[in-house]
Amino acid sequence: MVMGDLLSPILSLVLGGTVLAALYLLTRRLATRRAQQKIIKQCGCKPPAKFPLKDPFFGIDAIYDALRAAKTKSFLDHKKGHYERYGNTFSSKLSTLSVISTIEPENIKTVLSTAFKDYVVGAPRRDAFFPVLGNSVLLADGAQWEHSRALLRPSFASSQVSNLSTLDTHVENLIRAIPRDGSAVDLGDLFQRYTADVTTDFMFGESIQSLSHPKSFQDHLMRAFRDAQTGGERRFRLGSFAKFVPQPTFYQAVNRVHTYVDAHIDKAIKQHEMLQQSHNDPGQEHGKYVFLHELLKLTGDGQTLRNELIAIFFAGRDTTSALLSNLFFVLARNPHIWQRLRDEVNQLQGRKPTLDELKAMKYLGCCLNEALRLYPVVPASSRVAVRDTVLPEGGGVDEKSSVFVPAGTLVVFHYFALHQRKDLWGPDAGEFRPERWQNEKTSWKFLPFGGGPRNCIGQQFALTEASYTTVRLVQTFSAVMSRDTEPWTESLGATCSSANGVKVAMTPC
Ligand code: HEM
Repeated sequence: MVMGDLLSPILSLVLGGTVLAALYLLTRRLATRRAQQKIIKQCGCKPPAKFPLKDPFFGIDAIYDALRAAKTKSFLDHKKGHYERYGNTFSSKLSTLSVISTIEPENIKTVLSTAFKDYVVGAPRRDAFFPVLGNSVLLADGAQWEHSRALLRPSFASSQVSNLSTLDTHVENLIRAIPRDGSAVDLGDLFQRYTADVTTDFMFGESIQSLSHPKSFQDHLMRAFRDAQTGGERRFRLGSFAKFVPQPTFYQAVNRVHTYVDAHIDKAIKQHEMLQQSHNDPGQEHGKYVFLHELLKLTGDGQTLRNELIAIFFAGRDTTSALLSNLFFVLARNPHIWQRLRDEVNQLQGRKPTLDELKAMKYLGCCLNEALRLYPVVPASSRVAVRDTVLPEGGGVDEKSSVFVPAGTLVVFHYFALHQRKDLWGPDAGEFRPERWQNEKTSWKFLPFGGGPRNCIGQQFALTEASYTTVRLVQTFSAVMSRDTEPWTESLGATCSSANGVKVAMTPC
């Protein structure tokens, strides 16, 4: 038998197989298309505005523009400008992904809440942050996320989480670090150290004391956390191109963060075992609430503990310091607001507030809300559709029709632009005016802590920390004056605060 005789049946088989596979794929594609057309017809979907990409395949021009805007610290205005030009909902591309950007409250509510099951956090965020955050609550989806959230929930539900006496130790250190002779200080830097001290104390029962030892190992550690965070954010902006870009600083930072957290976990596991043997409650050693010890009651798995602890540090530390920084940035430039705040705080007659008293301070709440509105610490978020689905608004020329969202689409919402929509907040949407909150109710147009089942689990903790810190500073200093003439400029990592810090001088009472 010659070779040609053998090849022809094999060739026929291969050809036949290829034709069958192509036919199968084509039939499936047609069935999908038919099902999609049915949804589009049933829901009256119309396409949203299209972002005018020069590269319609990968949107490289838009990625380049976004990276350039981030470099010149104008990313948030750059994005806001897109909505002003193309409408509140528009489509574009991010490397291989189709993207829908929206700042329509009803659309965001649909993604985060009503149609929660149609979306996941998905590959873009996961791929960008996985090296540092692993399968933690911030990146997991589906059953794994439910498991993570259930693991963390009891610890955040505990009343101990808002323990003001633990906070007070660190507030005293913060107050001590502020000059009393009227010389300038960067509160932004101090707030970062302060929240690092609070968060590590809360998590490990041992603070890194960066307020008292600013130049020590802790500084390198904080830099490692920051590099890991900003590196992840950059990887997100690069999308699938990230794998082609060398990132030595990011990976070194990730290693340092892991080493630090692992050391604490090993120590806590040993302590936990010893305390269990002595039949003591490991979560309440010396009456102090320690988050890691609480978690250890539910899992002893080192990898899970590492992932969740880093997630909490990432989600909780920089965010609260950014909120305080943004608030004091505006307070230092608005003496009348500071004075109103003082009038409210003075009702305590110098006493340190209780949790209930903090919650009752209406004007303080207005100031915090307004800071979170104008400078949302988490300025954007996103989800990926896991099945064909629909957004209720944004389609057609009048943006009133539903929008069809094919499975795999990345839906992005920019809270910074949402919080400054003039049609939702009035013509003074760009101004800091706490009084607007006297008649305003929180709704889906105000999302500093996200919304739906995946909203911020640490919201109460963050608001207590920010409120208590503000009250204690107002009680200690009669005036705060800006020592910086520049306007607020974004510093954008995973969170957003003032790039020039918060340079102020404070007058003691
Ligand atoms: C001012 C301070 C804070 C702000 C503005 C903030 C904002 C947010 C936002 C917008 C989300 C939702 C992200 C998304 O939709 O994907 C979120 C989630 C989360 N936050 Fe916060 N956060 C703050 C403080 C904290 C604190 C103090 C902690 C913990 C100690 C924390 C832990 C978390 C966690 C674990 C998640 C993920 C929840 C999940 O996916 O189930 N946050 N936060």
